[in-house]
Amino acid sequence: MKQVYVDWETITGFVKEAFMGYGVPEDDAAICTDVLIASDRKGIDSHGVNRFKPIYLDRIKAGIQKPITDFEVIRETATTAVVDGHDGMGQVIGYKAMTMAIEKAKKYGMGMVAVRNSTHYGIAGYYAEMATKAGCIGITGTNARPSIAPTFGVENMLGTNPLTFGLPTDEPFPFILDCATSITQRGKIEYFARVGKDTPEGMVIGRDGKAMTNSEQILEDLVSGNAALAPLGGIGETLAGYKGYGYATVVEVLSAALQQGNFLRMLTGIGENGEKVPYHLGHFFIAIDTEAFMGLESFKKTTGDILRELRGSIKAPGEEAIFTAGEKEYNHGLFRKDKGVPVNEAVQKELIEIRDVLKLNHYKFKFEDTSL
Ligand SMILES: NC(=O)c1ccc[n+]([C@@H]2O[C@H](COP(=O)([O-])OP(=O)(O)OC[C@H]3O[C@@H](n4cnc5c(N)ncnc54)[C@H](O)[C@@H]3O)[C@@H](O)[C@H]2O)c1
Ligand SMILES: O=C(O)C[C@H](O)C(=O)O
Repeated sequence: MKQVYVDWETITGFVKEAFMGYGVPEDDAAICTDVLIASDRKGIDSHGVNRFKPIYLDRIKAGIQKPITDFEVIRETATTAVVDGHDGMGQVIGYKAMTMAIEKAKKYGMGMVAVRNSTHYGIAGYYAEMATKAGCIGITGTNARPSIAPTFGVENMLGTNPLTFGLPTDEPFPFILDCATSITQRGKIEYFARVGKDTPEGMVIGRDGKAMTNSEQILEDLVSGNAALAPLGGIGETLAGYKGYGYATVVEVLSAALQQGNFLRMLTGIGENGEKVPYHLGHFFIAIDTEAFMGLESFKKTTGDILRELRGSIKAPGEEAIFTAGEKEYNHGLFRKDKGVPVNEAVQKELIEIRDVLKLNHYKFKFEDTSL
């Protein structure tokens, strides 16, 4: 595969201008771009430029997501709020909702915001990290298109539902545990399909109860309901798949019940006559101010001590390092800082297509002469 690195300035400018070309106002386009590109910076290739066209631009074009975000607070107390995103840009809704939760936490110790009628908000870790930057603990989750089967089931019912935590530390990077409650998530399978790879066995189950590995087929069958993702812990009870199933259910409930929105198979994005319809996703955002407990500095120190002790513990034979959550993403950031974002051939074609449609001719991608 001819993968080429595109420098950060070029990709950031291009993505922002393309969002604007699709009708997203400049300030909001900057937020959407920051969330998308943060994913690439952190090495989360499944949720960065690989998804720019299919998950955001194509949905705006299909009319199931609005480029202009109407962020309406429909209920509010000192520490809580319910927000209606009116099918606007999920990243803008997420950014504003976590900002609200942090403001409440700074005043009253804790803040929680539940969101309705939203769209895909990208990497959950972005919002958890916003809280850590403000000296808060950040927690967030979202529901998503039906993907995970319950333990002993084969029907895709639950979203890949990340349950994400950010904790401030005294290290150069926060602790960010940011992952789906399934073993893998749809973005990773889309990525496997784009680069021509199979999905490893054990991650996806068919209606016949057998493992599925053909990435293209899995993506099709997830839409028709003939494939389902395994929860964290895997299929059945042997490796405790019911724990991932339970956590995915917690996220589904917190994402829907507090704001009285859609859940489970109401989130297919497909209407009664097979037409594309808005997903009406739900999210939740929690910020907890460490200053309301024993203070930020002591919190950071204890967290750092715990992480250092874990990393310093005895390694398994043949292993070189023990990691803590957020560390690999930080390392990716350092590694990619001067290189830029890796763009595979499928994405190269998409970027050129978007550029030509929007007439953003001042962007000359360096891969154009070599890869296409
Ligand atoms: N918006 C949505 O609907 C949605 C749904 C699902 C997932 N996502 C996003 O997809 C992204 C990727 O999710 P994923 O499930 O593929 O994540 P993943 O399986 O790659 O796990 C990532 C997490 O595990 C940590 N980690 C990795 N290796 C580690 C090690 N050896 N030791 C300790 N910690 C380690 C990372 O620091 C990170 O916190 C996330 O950003 C998530 O928010 C979004
Ligand atoms: O793709 C989705 O609908 C949710 C999430 O981003 C995923 O990759 O599973």
